[in-house]
Amino acid sequence: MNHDLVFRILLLACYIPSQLIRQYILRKNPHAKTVKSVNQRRELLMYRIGVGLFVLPIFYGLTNWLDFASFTLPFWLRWTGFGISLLAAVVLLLSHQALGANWTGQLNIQENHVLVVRGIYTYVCHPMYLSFLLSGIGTLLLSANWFIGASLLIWFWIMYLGRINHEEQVMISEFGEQYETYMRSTGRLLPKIL
Ligand SMILES: C[S@@+](CC[C@H](N)C(=O)[O-])C[C@H]1O[C@@H](n2cnc3c(N)ncnc32)[C@H](O)[C@@H]1O
Repeated sequence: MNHDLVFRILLLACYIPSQLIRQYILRKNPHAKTVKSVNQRRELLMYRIGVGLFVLPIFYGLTNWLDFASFTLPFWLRWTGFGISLLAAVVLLLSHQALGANWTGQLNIQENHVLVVRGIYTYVCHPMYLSFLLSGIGTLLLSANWFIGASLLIWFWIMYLGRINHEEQVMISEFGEQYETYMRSTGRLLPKIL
């Protein structure tokens, strides 16, 4: 079989099942009424861009529209990209599993919002954003397509610079000392070693 076709199928295999499982988890945990919403218009725009970007790997897998941005990479790097993309999917699903009904795609506080400090949140405060970073790196290597890779990485970077600080402030204003203690005991994107 043509190697390029194999990598296209592998990329679809990382995205489609994880998005379907994600939808299943979201349906099982419908989120409650929003009681506090921050920067609603900007957040909605970022959320929509994020959802749009995750369609790119599907286009890559099923069409040749993005082939203008393909470049050559050794096979071992493309297989490494597959491993990183799989890890990204697992981290995303573990984050949804732990956050449950407290998840929203925007910066919100829900009715009966609880601070989640279990599961993958025991180790990192922002595993979902970590999964976006892994997905950007993994997709870049696996697809060997700079357009998809750069789009996902730029988006991660915008989220990182534009949202994390703000989100932490919102969490501190909502959960106070509890969130500050939690932040000190975990890493932002990677587990704290010491
Ligand atoms: C897109 S989710 C991202 C969550 C987290 N930053 C991450 O990367 O896994 C954003 C929403 O999750 C909520 N949130 C973030 N951390 C949380 C936690 N530890 N427990 C409960 N809700 C949290 C915030 O209220 C925000 O509306």
